[in-house]
Amino acid sequence: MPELVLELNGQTWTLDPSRSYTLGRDPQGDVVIDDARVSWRHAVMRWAGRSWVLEDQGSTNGTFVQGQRIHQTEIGPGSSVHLGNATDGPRMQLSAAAAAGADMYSAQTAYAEPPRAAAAPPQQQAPQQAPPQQHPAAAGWGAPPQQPAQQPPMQQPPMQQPPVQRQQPYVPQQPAAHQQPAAMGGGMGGGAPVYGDRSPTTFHQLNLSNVTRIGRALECELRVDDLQVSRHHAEFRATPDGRFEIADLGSHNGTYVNGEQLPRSGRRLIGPDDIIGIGHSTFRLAGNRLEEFVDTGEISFSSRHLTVKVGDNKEKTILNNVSFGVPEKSLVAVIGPSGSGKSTLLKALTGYRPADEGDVLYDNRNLYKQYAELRQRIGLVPQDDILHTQLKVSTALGYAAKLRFPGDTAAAERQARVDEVLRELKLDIHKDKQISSLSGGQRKRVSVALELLTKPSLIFLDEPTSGLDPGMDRDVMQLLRGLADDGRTVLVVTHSVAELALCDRLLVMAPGGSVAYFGPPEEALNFFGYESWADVFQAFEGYRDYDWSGRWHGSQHYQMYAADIDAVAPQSAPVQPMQQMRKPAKPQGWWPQLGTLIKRYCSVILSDRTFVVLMLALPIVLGVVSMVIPADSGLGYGPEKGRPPLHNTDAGTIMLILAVGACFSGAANSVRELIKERVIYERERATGLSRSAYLMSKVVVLGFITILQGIVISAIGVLTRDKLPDEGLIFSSNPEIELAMGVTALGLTSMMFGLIISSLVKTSEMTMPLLVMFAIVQVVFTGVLFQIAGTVGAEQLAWLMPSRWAVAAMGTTADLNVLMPFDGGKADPLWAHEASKFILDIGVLMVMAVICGFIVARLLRRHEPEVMR
Ligand SMILES: Nc1ncnc2c1ncn2[C@@H]1O[C@H](COP(=O)(O)OP(=O)(O)OP(=O)(O)O)[C@@H](O)[C@H]1O
Repeated sequence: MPELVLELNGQTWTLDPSRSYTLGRDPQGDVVIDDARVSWRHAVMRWAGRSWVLEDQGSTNGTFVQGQRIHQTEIGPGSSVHLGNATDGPRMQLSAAAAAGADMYSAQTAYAEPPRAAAAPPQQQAPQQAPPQQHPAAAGWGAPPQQPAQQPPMQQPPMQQPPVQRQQPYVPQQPAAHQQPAAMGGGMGGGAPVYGDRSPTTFHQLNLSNVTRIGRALECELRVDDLQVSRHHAEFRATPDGRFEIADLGSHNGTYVNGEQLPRSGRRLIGPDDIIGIGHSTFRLAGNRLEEFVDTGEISFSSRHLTVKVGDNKEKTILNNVSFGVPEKSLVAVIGPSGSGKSTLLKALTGYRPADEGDVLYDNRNLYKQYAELRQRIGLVPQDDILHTQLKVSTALGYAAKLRFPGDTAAAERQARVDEVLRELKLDIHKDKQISSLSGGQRKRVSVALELLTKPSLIFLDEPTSGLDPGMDRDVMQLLRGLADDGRTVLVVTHSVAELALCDRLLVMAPGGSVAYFGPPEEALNFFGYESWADVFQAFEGYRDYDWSGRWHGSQHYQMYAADIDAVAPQSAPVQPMQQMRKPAKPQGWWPQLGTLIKRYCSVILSDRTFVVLMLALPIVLGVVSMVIPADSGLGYGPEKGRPPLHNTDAGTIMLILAVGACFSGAANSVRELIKERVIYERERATGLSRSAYLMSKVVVLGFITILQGIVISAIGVLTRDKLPDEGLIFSSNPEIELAMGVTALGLTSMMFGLIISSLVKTSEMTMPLLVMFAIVQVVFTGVLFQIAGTVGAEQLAWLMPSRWAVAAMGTTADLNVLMPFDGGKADPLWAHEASKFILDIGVLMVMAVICGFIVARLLRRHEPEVMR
């Protein structure tokens, strides 16, 4: 019999090939190793027919054979294995068992003689720690009104006994086939090395006398086939003193040394301890060789002691010491009652709103400290669509690819990636359909497709199945299962509990933002002692003050699934303030971004026929309405019936109506434009979108539309009048141009006010009342309804009103002081028939528009991930 003797910490076990042995901290395991670096279920040893096999069970800190981290390896007599640390972790020495007769000896002395103990099956080794627990429903959970809310839902303090009601001793369940985690590459807990201890994907020989260029271009010595990498991205240079430096070649997505971005075209000396990040690859020097590690998506992920506090003095904790970790290829679901901190957790995990305490580890690298580099490997699908639903699927993805890939990617390269993603998500048959015409599930697929463009290793989804019917719910969850199986880590926040079984791990958040459970989804209800999630959530609601977190921390599940991560002390100092971090690189320059955004915006507008028709109809209607006003002298000097010569108050009324039209059309153009795509903006901003380019694209497109509308309103409202002012102040023979300038400038400024409203409001519905309010206020302050000049208070307030300056600009040309003098009042200085006053009036309008632009930019910041502010 090929028995093997395992020696560890002075104890020996004779391993019987007819069964397998579990190694770890679990006291019910076969070989119990009491060392914090060893996971609860660390590894398994079994006879595989020809040889003994050691298989890591997704341990946190890894299993090492001859210094190499292994997932599964053959071992035999003479092998030496370290657990938890390659050098000083607990060491197991293997040797051959003594010859035939000794077999009996070892089997018989397994328990009797401690130094030579054969491992017992779990049931034999440890008695059950606590008596079976009364079902909480029987203990009063099912009838909350009969119990005071503060009273814990169990009859016995849950901290002192396993919380789960069990008739059998607890035996950890084997993960289902799809849940079998692969080795946890980077490790998650422990001492947090700078980089996960994976084996290099490739080795490259560095050129000692020359440079080694890295990039996508064929001529690069080190070619990287990754669209996140520029054609000529960076180069390794040998220095005269035999060292190496890395130099950025003006790359779009940046070159990173230990997670910190090199200045564009900057360089830095590097040593063997430095990690150079370029696209999905990381490089490390090993002598004259370069080790390349390619992030293919199989990464571990963990959260340690994440805590978020709010309030002026950070007095309220809304996320409380959340720790969990998952190995690569995992699908994790996060559920919890409303207000339990799911969104806060998601923001903390993605770096959108970093936690005040604690870390997020991406394959053992600190996400907050290396955000600039690692954010490119994270995809986030918010609850709302992150695509313009008016566009066709392929068009929308095309624009997204243009914004997210480096400026030097060819259209064909981007299209190839879009097609690849469409095929992967089975969307190719829908690619020519408008996104809004797709079903809810298909739309979610399109949002996922967008995030997959850049090949993220870690994908977060916020309530992807909300509003979907059960069939689509399953469809989306199966899609996520597939994404994880294909080598990604996927975390989904959900309200839907129907398809939780598809996940590898379930995180249940309790009121107050702490963890109530983390572990396999199939064991969760049993853990809580309920039969349905509705009961669990009702219990959360009924016992809000109960220490759910304490119950979790006292459980065996905690020991199995989170204690490793929790073992590392929380950071005493808050994580690095985000403002000190370098802003992430932008894949595209400002001008190319502006060009793409303008094109996309035009496509969106043109694909919305109703909007186009309204935009054309609005100025026509407004212009025509002004024609209804009877005015014998048009916009020129009187005589007016029953009035002295030259007076023409009708001109003032016409100007008032034209001004109102310009205000309405300008503000109406823009008032919904920011709020309706706020989620898209927030997401794109995190991927490197420039705020000013985004704002400018709105100003350019909406400005063009508003100018056109202003011209149409003026053409109809002014040119149809029999009489116009005798002469212009600047364009002397074309006073109508000056009148049109007043109307158009007012439209532009109103459009900018509309953008302010749009960036202020929380919902689209709030924009309409504000738009009406804005327009009515403008009517009052035109200066035509009552005399503003000289009226203390009103005059000063009117300085802030664009309509005041616009009517004044028209008034200078038309000589409004003469056309409509107020009874006993003095002339309005802003209406003086002088070119300088016309320039002043138009100038103030333009300055107002620019100030509005700055205000909008400030307001937009509020809707951005913290790191981009
Ligand atoms: N900036 C803030 N200031 C004060 N309280 C906040 C802030 N952000 C969130 N909260 C509070 O923190 C708690 C958790 O909020 P969060 O949005 O994360 O919960 P949730 O589980 O995502 O809820 P839901 O399922 O309803 O979306 C809530 O009680 C919320 O009111």
